[in-house]
Amino acid sequence: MGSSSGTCEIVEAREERNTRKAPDIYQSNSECIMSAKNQKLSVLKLGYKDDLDDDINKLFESIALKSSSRDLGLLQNGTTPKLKSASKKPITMGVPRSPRVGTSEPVNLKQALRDLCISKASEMAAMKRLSKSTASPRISEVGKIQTLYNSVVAETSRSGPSFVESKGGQIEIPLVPEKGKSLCLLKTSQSNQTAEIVSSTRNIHSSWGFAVATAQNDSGTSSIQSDLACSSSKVGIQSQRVVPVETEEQACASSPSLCSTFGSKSEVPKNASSSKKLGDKSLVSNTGRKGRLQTVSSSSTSVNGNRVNKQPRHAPRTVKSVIKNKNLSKKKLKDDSGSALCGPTPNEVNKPAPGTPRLVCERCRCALENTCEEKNQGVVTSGSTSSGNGLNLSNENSGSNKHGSVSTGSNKSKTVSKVKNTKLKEQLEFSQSSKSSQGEYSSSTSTSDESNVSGSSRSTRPHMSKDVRWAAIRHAQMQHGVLGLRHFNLLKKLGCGDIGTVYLAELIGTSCLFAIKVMDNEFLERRKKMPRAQTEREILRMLDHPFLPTLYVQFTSDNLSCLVMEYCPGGDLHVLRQKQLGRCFSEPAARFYVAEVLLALEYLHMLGVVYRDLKPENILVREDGHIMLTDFDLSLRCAVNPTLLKSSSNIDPAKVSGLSAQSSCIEPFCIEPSCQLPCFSPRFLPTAAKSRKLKVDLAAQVRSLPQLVAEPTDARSNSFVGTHEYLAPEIIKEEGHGAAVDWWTFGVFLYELLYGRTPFKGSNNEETLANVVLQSLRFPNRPLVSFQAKDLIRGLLVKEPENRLGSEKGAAEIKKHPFFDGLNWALIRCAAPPELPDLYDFGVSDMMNSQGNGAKYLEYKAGEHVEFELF
Ligand SMILES: Nc1ncnc2c1ncn2[C@@H]1O[C@H](COP(=O)(O)OP(=O)(O)OP(=O)(O)O)[C@@H](O)[C@H]1O
Repeated sequence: MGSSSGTCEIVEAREERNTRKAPDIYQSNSECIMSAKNQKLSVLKLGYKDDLDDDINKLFESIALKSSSRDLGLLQNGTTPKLKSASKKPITMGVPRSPRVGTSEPVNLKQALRDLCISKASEMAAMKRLSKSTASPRISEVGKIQTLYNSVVAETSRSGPSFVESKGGQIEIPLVPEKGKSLCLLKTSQSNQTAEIVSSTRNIHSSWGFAVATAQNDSGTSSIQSDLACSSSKVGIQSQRVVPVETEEQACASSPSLCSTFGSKSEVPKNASSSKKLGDKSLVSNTGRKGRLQTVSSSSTSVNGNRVNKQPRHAPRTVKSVIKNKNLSKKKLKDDSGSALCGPTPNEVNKPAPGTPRLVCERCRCALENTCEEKNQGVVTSGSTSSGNGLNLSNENSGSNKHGSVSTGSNKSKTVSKVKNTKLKEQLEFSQSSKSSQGEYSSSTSTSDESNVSGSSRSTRPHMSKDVRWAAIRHAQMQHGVLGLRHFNLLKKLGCGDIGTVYLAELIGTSCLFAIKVMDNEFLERRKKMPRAQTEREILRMLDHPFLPTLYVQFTSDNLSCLVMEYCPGGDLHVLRQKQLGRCFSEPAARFYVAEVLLALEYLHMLGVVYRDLKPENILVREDGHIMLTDFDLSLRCAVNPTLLKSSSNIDPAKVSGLSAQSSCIEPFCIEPSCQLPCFSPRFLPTAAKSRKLKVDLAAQVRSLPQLVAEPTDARSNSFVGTHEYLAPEIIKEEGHGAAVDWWTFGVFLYELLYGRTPFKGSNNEETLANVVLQSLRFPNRPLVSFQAKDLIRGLLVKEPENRLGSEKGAAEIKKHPFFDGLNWALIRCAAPPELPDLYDFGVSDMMNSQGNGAKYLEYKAGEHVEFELF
């Protein structure tokens, strides 16, 4: 190519020939170049002899060496755009000339000129070649691009021609990210990743909604679990407790993988924008992000419940921490984009994310706070005053100094540290141990009498969280440190049992009334009743149910163990029954009481407590008319394994003779047979047929709801415990017994409420026991009792425990019985209880008033049961 260029002017004949060969690029400039050469030639001819070719050649040669500058000057004289363009040969200045230029070989003038042109053209060509083939430092940028271009060409040529060369030699590279590509390719892939992230984010939002919905669906069943596990979370389920709208973190908990994606989403925009500044680090970052994205996208290509469920448990915490520490994550990305945050490989997920320690600390702090709270709530008292042997009456007037003079003797400085168990821990212990309160008990309890701190705290008594008595107790604790009997005015002895005496007491400085069960440890030791006291205390500490007593404080004063409980001013059901017309309750009233007792028993069974001592005397009536099941010293503790039954159809229909239909009616005691239709159903029913169909459908739906069954079916005891008339046949026969004894006693209890007497009562205890085992069940003609009620009693008073209603699935079976049709179990707490006689008939108010006028309080003498004296 170079050999022929630029020769047009010198050799006319050859010009044509050569111009044909010359590239267009040079052809356009040929005229200008030739004219310039001609000018030079004419100048030369004027100054030199014609025959002195050699000299001329030499002269030309020397001129040629300086031609560039001269040419430039010449060309500038005849400036045209084309000329300028042609003269843009500074790049040739440093480039070695063509071998033919500069040689001393004798040539004629024409030839020399021709060669000059050729050499220039060839120089240009050579430079072009060089620029393509070499990577001179001076052309490094171009060279790099060219190298990349070449590599792309090489790569793509292997996989196919996917790039396009466009006008001007620009190259369009398809935006296909490939691993191992150079910078520009990675940048390209980053763009793709960003797009991918955005796309993933969209998926997350849509699938997040799904996760929320799932959580909400689960909330119904989880609420029961939360109660069981007792941690506020669960429910977090954290009984959590479900918020109608999940926060990000909550969504993370329910959908860890989604959160992982979510985390990346939140980091995307800034990282994407900042990546340009990161230089080489951005490559690492990109790689990391890419890895993460791939992980996410591979796992989130189909966001579904299965995938979410497959996430390890610890994942949410890691992810949560990622989100919580979003800022940290971003910073970390800049510093070390290859960290766990960026590349959540399975292993890395297990590693604590940067925010995890903080999270853990938060948890620890929470735990500590709880412990502290319990320390404050659970009062240790070791009375410091000594006043002889007992609980003396105090006539000190009201006020802060109005203490009951409690005989406390020496300070025993009971240790607190032993009993900082959380309720959950307690429940765990209980569920893992199988202990009874009597014969079997010797195998022991974990809490000794030394442990006098109540495990109760407001935080573990959700149903009592608004109770003013908690506030009063807390305030007193803050004021006095630890509480003791001296901080209470004992107003009245409520009753006396096997292991202690119960007093009505007022917390000094407040108008809050409590029932304090006082037990003399020495007496209990002497009578070997300490295990029963311990059982009761331990059970009381774990309770949190509206129909079971709340234990506010537990303390030991000297040798007296005291349980400060909720006071029930309504007396017990035995007394209340006596006050009813015909000494028995109406069926609706009986149904109300047995329903609440059933829920209390169900709860106890869930906790692994077989109550064993059901009778009207142990059912107290609260101020609001609802009941409270009390007295747990005969209870049997055992293991329990609550299960959720998918459908109630598993319940044996043989045990339920009537049709069972649950109602969703908002009225808890809507017993109208026709009112099977929930009050929430559409009010405008076109036809009766449609209405009936709706009723049936709804009843079927309710029946098909999952049911929690927590019957301690494995519980066994050989103890002879209970009250004669209430003893189950298997206890009398000493065959060993379990939770089914509670369903027997439940039947006897319902019978007594309805008929005013127990079914197998004999003239003496022996006869009663014999009747229980041998006599068949009979119903008196009076009062009139419904078929459903009798049917339920029949189902419960089956002598063989294995065939007894409730023996298999516990309260769930019994709740299904038609006797409870129309009852909304969930709202029973809101139901209006049966009417009560005036509470103040019990004389409490009068007594308090009289004491305010200077009456004395109570006196206790050690070694005896606490005596009640009212002056
Ligand atoms: N929280 C309370 N509120 C009101 N009265 C109560 C309360 N707790 C117990 N009583 C009353 O105190 C009396 C004694 O109760 P306690 O539980 O000590 O003995 P018990 O019920 O006879 O059972 P046991 O002999 O098995 O201990 C009972 O008759 C009961 O009515």
